[in-house]
Amino acid sequence: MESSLGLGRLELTPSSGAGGVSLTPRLSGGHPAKDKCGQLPLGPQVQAHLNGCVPLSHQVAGHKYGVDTVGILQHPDGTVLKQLQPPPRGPREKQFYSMVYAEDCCDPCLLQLQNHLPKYYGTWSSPDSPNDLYLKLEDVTRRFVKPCIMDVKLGQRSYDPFASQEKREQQIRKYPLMEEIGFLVLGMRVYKMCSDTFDSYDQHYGRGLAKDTIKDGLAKFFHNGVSLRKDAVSASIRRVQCILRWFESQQQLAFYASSLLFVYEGLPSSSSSSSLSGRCGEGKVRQEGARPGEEVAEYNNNNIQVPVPWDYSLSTIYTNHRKGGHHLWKDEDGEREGRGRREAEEELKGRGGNATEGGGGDTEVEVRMIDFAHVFPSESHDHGYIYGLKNLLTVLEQILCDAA
Ligand SMILES: Nc1ncnc2c1ncn2[C@@H]1O[C@H](COP(=O)(O)OP(=O)(O)OP(=O)(O)O)[C@@H](O)[C@H]1O
Ligand SMILES: O=P(O)(O)O[C@@H]1[C@H](O)[C@H](O)[C@@H](OP(=O)(O)O)[C@H](OP(=O)(O)O)[C@H]1O
Repeated sequence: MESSLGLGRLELTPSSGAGGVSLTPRLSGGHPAKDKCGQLPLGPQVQAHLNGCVPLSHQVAGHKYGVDTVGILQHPDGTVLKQLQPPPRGPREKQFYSMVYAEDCCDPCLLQLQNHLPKYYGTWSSPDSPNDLYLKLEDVTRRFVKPCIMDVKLGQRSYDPFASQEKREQQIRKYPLMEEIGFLVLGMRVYKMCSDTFDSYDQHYGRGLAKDTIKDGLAKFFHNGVSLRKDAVSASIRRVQCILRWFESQQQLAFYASSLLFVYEGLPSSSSSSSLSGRCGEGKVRQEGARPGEEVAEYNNNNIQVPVPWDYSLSTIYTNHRKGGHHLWKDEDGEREGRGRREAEEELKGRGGNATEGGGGDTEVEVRMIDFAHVFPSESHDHGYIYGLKNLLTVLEQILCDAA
């Protein structure tokens, strides 16, 4: 059985409670906002109301808690809680995760897909508000000390086939180049070595990128103020190639307005353990009894000490858990954590793309698919998404080439 997060072993560092609540989205539009350590201070009233959950401090795009009607929280155990959007989006996304992570899933295509998604821990709701459902997801940034994060929307169309004319026009207006470029940077935060701060870029930054500026625009994500992180570019390319292979192998799902979440470690590997303590109260903690690849629990950028997720009963963390079915469009609550991750990691190792290895191995990078409010059954390749992936790969390769 796969592991789960141990709820009872949470520790918050003292600094996480300081200051007032700021739920204002970061500004940018070409001028990156400075974000010291990427923390979002939280007042005691909000903390109590949310049952210990806090707005996701390192969210770079999407609906924001306290700003939009739905948003994303971080549970004290370190997982990400994505509030279900109003129907049909929220239920559709829930059905998608339930299908991919169904306990009895034996579809090789879906089992493979698990490797490219955050782990799914079922749904969650606060005791104060039991009908307000959240998807409980692995925080993809969790094992990083200074996570540099970028959200890229993929595909040539960011509206689904059932979208109204108004919705289509709204989406096209937002980024008319989607069809041609096949992807859109929705937001990013980049660690700057010298100042120990993050530069944040919001959706306006990405929308300002055209064919002739997309390469430099994307390259900013990999620049730490001193040099281009070529290692992170290369590792990202390998990850995206794996995802492309999956898309080329399947003809049963079509993704609209879905994203890739890129994460790499902002701290250079040579400075890892020695320079961690004392920096913003963060430090790596090696847990005893952890298995290779899972033992990198640490103080993450949210200043939450996340325990190693092994040998904890699934039943203690699954809320609203029922055994899942196979079909996305069947209305049932099938939630479980998926299998196949370990197999995938082995596979990635074979391809030289193991992002769970520490120093000496490949650069630590994650590229995961997120945001599945518009996933539909299909009978052909997802040409729009594949087009976007290929163009994204071309641009990433050009970035490397220019730096050579
Ligand atoms: N599993 C995860 N791990 C870490 N961060 C995440 C995870 N899921 C989402 N996020 C953060 O939240 C942001 C928004 O996520 P997501 O796209 O799922 O939300 P959304 O509100 O549906 O977005 P949109 O408004 O574009 O439809 C991401 O850009 C990322 O910063
Ligand atoms: O980037 P912005 O300006 O915030 O625009 C939003 C973004 O395009 C989302 O992807 C979209 O949700 P969907 O992908 O689920 O359609 C949302 O639609 P909405 O306004 O209908 O929520 C837009 O407002």
